[in-house]
Amino acid sequence: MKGKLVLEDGSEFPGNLLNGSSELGEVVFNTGMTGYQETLTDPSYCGQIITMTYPLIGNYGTAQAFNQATHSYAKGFVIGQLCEHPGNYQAEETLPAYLNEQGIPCLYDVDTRAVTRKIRAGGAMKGVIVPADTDNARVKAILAGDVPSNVVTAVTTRQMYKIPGKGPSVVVMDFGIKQNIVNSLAKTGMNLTVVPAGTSAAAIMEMNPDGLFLSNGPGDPKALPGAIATIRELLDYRPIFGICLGHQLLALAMGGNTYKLPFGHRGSNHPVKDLMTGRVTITSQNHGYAVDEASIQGMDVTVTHRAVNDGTIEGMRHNRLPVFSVQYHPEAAPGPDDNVYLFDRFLENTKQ
Ligand SMILES: NC(=O)CC[C@H](N)C(=O)O
Repeated sequence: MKGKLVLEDGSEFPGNLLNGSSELGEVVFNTGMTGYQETLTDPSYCGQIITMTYPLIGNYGTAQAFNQATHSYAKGFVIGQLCEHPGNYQAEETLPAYLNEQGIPCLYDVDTRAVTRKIRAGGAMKGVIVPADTDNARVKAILAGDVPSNVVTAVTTRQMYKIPGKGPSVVVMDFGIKQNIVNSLAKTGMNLTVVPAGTSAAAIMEMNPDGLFLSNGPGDPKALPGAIATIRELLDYRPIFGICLGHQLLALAMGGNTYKLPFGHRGSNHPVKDLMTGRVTITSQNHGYAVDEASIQGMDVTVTHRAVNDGTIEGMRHNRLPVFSVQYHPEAAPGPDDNVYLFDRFLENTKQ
């Protein structure tokens, strides 16, 4: 079936449609050459329509082990060539079969470079995937809707759960945590208690953990005033490590500010400079917001990492407290594992 992606500025991108129309979503682009399955299942993409800039998607199929959540929360997938005949020993299913099973609307055979250039020039936009013959007035009505800014309630765990370990005990605040962050924390031997996003500071202190971890998650960090207040109460309580949304919430809790980037950083090939060592590593990223540099000036905080492409903040640490965070994804999945050492740094902090 023929379909199209329509953006809120009226631009249209034709393609072939799998699994019907999407709902309204924020259209974002991901520059990774691989990692489509992890991207589709990363809960931080909740509510978004993902365009992959790499032209061939699906060539190594899909496998259960790569899922970052039990299912995808993305609204849609926009790609160039959709490969139906994967060649990889790990492949359990083809990508079209996987998309079908998950019910993810996919527009393929699209000029994704044109979509990306549009977003890069015009900034993040709302969009929708529809059959090619959809009535214009109907598309306009859909595009006039709002994309919700707080989607954490849709992705956080409903119930607290434990992943036992022999090491220090850590409370993990789940704002939409990726499976490989859970795995990377568990690999250090820490004794994990994963709690819903709405858990209060008092309830966390009652658990008397050795450390607090703040997860990644979808949406605007400022849409979570409850979580910000909770983290503020816990700032000088125990060592803290935050990743992505966790990093942004930490900055807000410390009195800083965040803002929306023009088109975000998404992909597994984003260079970041560690300002402490001068080394540049290639990182996995998925964020549309960033910490405002001016807002943390004069605070007891040091910027530790910077994005090489646009100079924005990619990491920070508190000057006196064992509290640090990164905007990028050290757990990779997808991407290089140059930065997994940060999980050990957190482990060391929790032992002290
Ligand atoms: N991966 C994340 O945690 C994303 C954080 C936030 N939702 C952003 O887009 O900036």
